[in-house]
Amino acid sequence: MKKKVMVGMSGGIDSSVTAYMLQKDGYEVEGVYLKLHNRTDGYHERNLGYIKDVAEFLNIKYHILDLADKFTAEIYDYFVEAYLEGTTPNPCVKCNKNIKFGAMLKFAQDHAASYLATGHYAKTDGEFFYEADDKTKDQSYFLSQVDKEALPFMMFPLSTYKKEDIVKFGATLSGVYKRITEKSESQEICFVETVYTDVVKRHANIDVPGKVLDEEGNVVGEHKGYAHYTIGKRRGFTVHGAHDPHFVTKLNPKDNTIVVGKKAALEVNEVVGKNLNMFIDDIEFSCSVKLRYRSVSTPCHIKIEDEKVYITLEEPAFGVAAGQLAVFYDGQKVIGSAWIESSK
Ligand SMILES: Nc1ncnc2c1ncn2[C@@H]1O[C@H](COP(=O)(O)OP(=O)(O)OP(=O)(O)O)[C@@H](O)[C@H]1O
Repeated sequence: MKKKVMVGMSGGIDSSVTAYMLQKDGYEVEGVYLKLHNRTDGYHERNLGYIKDVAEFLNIKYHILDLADKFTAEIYDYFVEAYLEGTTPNPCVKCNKNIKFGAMLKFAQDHAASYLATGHYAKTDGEFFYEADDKTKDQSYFLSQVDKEALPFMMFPLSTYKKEDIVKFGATLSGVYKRITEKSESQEICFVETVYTDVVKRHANIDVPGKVLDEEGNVVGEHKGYAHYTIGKRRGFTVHGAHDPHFVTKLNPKDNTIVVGKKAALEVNEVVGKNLNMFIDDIEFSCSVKLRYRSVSTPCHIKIEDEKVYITLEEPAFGVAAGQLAVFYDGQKVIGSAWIESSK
C-alpha cells in the first residue's frame, strides 16, 4: 500500500510542485490549506482557486483547516504586542512551531498520513534540520523552534533545488502551474500586506512623536513614535547637528523615547536567550550563531544555565534585537535556538 503524505498547500508554486513531486515518487498525496487569518479581501478564495485546480490536475483530495482563531491568539496578537513592547517579533518562527508543525501536523496524523510535507527550503534527516542547498532561500532559521518530536514526520522535497529551477519546472507542468508561477510572490509575512506598522496601527495609536536621546540621556532630536523603529534603523528621526549616521540602539515604550548612537554603539559581544529549543543535550559548547535571518553566522561559545542561554560572541555582531531568534549551527546543522532577551 502507498504511504500517505499530507502536503501543506498554500496555493503557491513551492507547495504545488511539492505535491507533484511526491506523487511522482509514489506517495498517496492529500493537501491541506490552512486559513490563518480573517482576511476578507478574497485572499483565501484566490488561494483556494489555485489549490482546487492543482488538486484536479493531480487528482488528489484536499482539506481546508480553519485555524484563524489559534493564529490570531498565538501569532498575530503576539506580533502586535511585541512591537508595542519595543521588541522585534518573528511570527514565522512561532507559526512553524505552533501552527504548521503543531496543529497542521496533528491534522495530518489524525488523517492517517505518515508524513507532512511542505515547500520549505530546508533539510531534515528526522533528527536535525539542516540548511537547504539554495542558501538564498534557506528557511532553517525559521524552523529551529519546532519540537524535536515533529521531525521524523517532516518532508521537504525542495531541499536540494534552487527556487528559480522550481519556478521554471513548475511552469512546464500544466496550465494551473503556469498561472501560479505568473502570480506575484507571496509577502514575507503572510498577514503584512505593506509594512508592519500598518498592522500595529490597527490596534494602537503609534503616531505619537517623542524625543530622541543620545547614550547619556541628552535630548538630541525627535521621532514619530517608538513603534516605527527597530534596533539598527537609521532613518525617520532627527538628530540635530549630526554629521555621521545615527542608528537606533534602544526603544523605551514607557516614555516613548528612542536612544541612538553611532555604528559602534550597536556592537554586541554577549547575548542572553530564553525559551530554548535544543536538538542536542550539551550545555556548554562552541558553535556558530545567527542572530537574525539573513545575518552571517558568528562563531560563539554557549553556556546553558537555569533555562537561559548565555552566548559569548567571538566576533562582535551589530544591531541585535530583543525578540529575534538566536539559532545555533554546527556547520549546516541546526543544533538549537533561543529567543533573544538581552544583549550587550
Ligand atoms: N496557508 C497555508 N496552508 C497550508 N500550508 C501552507 C500555508 N502557507 C504556507 N504553507 C506551507 O508552508 C510552506 C512554506 O511557507 P512560506 O510561506 O514560507 O512559503 P512560500 O515559499 O511562499 O511557498 P509557496 O510557494 O508554497 O506559497 C509552503 O510551501 C507550504 O507548504
